[in-house]
Amino acid sequence: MGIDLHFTKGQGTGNDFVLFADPEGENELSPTQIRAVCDRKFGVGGDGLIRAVKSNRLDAGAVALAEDSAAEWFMDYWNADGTISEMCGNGIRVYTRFLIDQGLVTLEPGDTLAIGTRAGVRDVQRNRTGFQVDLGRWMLDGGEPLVRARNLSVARPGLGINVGNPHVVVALADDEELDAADLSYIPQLDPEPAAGANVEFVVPGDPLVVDGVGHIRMRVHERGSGETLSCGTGAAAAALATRHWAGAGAPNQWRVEVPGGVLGVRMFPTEDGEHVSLSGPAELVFDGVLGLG
Ligand SMILES: N[C@@H](CCC[C@H](N)C(=O)O)C(=O)O
Repeated sequence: MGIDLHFTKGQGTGNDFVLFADPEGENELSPTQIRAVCDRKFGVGGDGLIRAVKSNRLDAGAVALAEDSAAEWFMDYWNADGTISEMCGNGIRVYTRFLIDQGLVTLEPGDTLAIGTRAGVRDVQRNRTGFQVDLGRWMLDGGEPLVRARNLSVARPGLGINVGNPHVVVALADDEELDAADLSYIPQLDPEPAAGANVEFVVPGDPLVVDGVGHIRMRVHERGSGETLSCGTGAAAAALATRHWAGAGAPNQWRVEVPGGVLGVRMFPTEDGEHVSLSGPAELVFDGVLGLG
């Protein structure tokens, strides 16, 4: 039987999502339906789809991910191709804006909201212009696979980084090389990670550091979505990789320019190791109803 999907379209630095509220967990969509919703020609169009569901309505396995419902709301995130991801840095900010807009939570500037994700509970703080999310403890993970992309003359060594979801970051020489890379094809990784990866191509600013803040430009090919205008967790991974390559004395605060805008990344110590946070805008664009077969 078909359903009418009451959705909201949202975006954060041009990374766009279709969101809908399903508090009681009664309307889980199939991968086929998700692909139809995210289709830019036949559906609403989006890099991903987010279902707002209460953590206590998830099945037992997923509740463990929401860490015993420390978070009332769970971000059920799906890529445009109908695959799941553990985490989405732009998506969780847009999701928070959506929960506020729907009257499902109250969050004043300065307040923090815990949200369940497949990567665990993440704290999102509202600030004057947008939101900041603590992405948790990051890890060097995935080695240094060789990366090949169309229009790059030779394969480059990447750096595997996990910020809840998997990334491989590649440094390019300059803006010209970054602009020329053809990311309409999936970059080839050697070895190929079993779960795939989001691949970020990065150029250091010149100078790299201005007033204690590191500057980079980035383009991304997202697992399950293709090239997007921005990837929040990708921006965090790109800043972490650049700091790693820059060595001792590199800053813990970064400005990441993506095709869709600018994101802020900060690394900070905690009792359970170094965390990385992401800040940026989150906007809702329009609401609608889509009939789904
Ligand atoms: N755009 C997101 C990441 C979305 C998930 C990603 N494609 C994956 O499969 O891990 C972000 O802003 O972090």
